[in-house]
Amino acid sequence: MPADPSVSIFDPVHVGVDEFGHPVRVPLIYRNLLIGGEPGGGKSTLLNLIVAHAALSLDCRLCLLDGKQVELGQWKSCADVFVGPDIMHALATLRRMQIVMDNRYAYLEVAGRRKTQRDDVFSPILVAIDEIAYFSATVGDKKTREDFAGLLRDLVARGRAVGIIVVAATQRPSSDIIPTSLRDLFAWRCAFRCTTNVSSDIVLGHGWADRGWSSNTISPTNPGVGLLIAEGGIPQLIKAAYLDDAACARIAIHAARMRADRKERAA
Ligand SMILES: Nc1ncnc2c1ncn2[C@@H]1O[C@H](COP(=O)(O)OP(=O)(O)OP(=O)(O)O)[C@@H](O)[C@H]1O
Repeated sequence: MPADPSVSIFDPVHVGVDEFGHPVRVPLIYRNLLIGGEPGGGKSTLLNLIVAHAALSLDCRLCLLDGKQVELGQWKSCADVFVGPDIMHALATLRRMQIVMDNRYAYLEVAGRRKTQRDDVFSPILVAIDEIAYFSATVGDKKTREDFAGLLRDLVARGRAVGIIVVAATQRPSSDIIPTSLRDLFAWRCAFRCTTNVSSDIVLGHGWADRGWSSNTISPTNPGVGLLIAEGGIPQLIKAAYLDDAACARIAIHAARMRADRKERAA
């Protein structure tokens, strides 16, 4: 019995609760999200929540890049593309995404529209990356890393209107990995515990630590707590909802089954 899709990528994603216990939901369509923080802070937890929502949204396609393979590996069966620790595959994938993006803009131009909408002829695509620094600063040579950083920047800068949503995580919130010009392209930013005020500011935006908002003040014994900021807003303390491995696996199986059923019905 095929399950009906119950969520859409056009719906806000439930990411956790605020300090008053109220649910926090993040609209991701037409936006991107940057996640930073020290190892163990909760980045993958948030990334997995978003990928789970996207996987259950039959109106969204998934493109996953994970140098460690295990952070997003459970969603492989739901993804159009899964890139492991292979910089050439990562580059080829982002180049393809760039072509898709250009073609979508060409379509919108002909259609006389400025952005994609629900039930459009093409589906939104979630591009989830864990971890940016692996591809932009660790593997490959200088040229391939620069190519990766350039392609990522272009997708983040231009993908929003055509439904390409980039959610990227890094445990190295430093200015070489996230230059201000890239950070400012992300409408949503979430800083889990950072080791310094400077690295917290690199994720949230310059000056927030001086105004009392630094993820350096988050206790290392409280993983999943982070500061979330939206374009033009002020940081908000959140505790991310937690999906353990078993829950992710169950959701991934269900989502993959729904996707396979839909494909069968369409054939
Ligand atoms: N919201 C949460 N509630 C409870 N525990 C959490 C939460 N978020 C994270 N944790 C705990 O913290 C651990 C580390 O979280 P997570 O893997 O998301 O961190 P990370 O920042 O991605 O680390 P790394 O950079 O090493 O990948 C989890 O395995 C879990 O035990």
